Amino acid sequence: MRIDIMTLFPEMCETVLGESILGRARENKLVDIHCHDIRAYTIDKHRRVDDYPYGGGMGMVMQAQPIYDCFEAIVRAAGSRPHLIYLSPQGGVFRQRRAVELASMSHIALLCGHYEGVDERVLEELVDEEISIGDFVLTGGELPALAVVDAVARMLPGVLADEESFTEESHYGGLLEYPQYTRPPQWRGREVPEVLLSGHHANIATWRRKQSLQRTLHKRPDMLEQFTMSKEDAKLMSAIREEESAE
Ligand SMILES: C[S@@+](CC[C@H](N)C(=O)[O-])C[C@H]1O[C@@H](n2cnc3c(N)ncnc32)[C@H](O)[C@@H]1O
Repeated sequence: MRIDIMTLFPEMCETVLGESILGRARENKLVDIHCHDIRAYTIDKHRRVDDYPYGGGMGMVMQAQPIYDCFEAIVRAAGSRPHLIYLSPQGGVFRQRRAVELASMSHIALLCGHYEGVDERVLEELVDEEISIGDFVLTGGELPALAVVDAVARMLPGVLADEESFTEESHYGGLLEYPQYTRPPQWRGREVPEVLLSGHHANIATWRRKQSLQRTLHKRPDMLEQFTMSKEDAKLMSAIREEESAE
């Protein structure tokens, strides 16, 4: 999969994307990520990429021309037109489901805004989708773009050591993940649940499923409204409710 990021701060993106799991995935050519400096495409003799908003008001607006030319250069270099996402607090809120869908595309590009945002005309001309990472406003689209790239890239084959590491995780299957523990078995008087030390795989799986249901019930009851329970899940859920009402 190829991912292009259009930004005024390519080094900020490169720094993050060179580290840890994504850094290794890039080295191993499991994902092909390119960070582009929008400023390199301006035709302004002072290398400006922003200007005052028409109609007045605070702040500056990113101009259409450098963004358009940067995108055209990406299309030429890749030989294909990517699905273009503008990171914006006005977009639909990003969810795991969308990360999985985007990971099935062969080429996406991300446009990071800054200042007061981007000239609307270039958005109308180019953008296929707007994505927000939550109902709050950041200074730029770089952190949201990095969050999207991370969530998408870790879904690609080979990026994580084991596919189970994401299919069991929070949100992937509609529930939150069960609690995790590592050595030592006792820490500050707190013990690892006995079942996890038993080596009994079926009991461990049932305990984990029950914990997932219980955590989701308490931390994100809204998620259960969308979740279709199997017969086994329904049994575990009634056991949870009985235990809790007896407490
Ligand atoms: C200060 S914001 C501009 C906000 C814009 N004036 C508005 O009110 O909708 C600058 C840039 O940060 C990015 N950004 C800020 N908050 C974001 C969020 N919650 N999700 C995604 N991108 C965001 C966008 O790329 C945006 O163009």
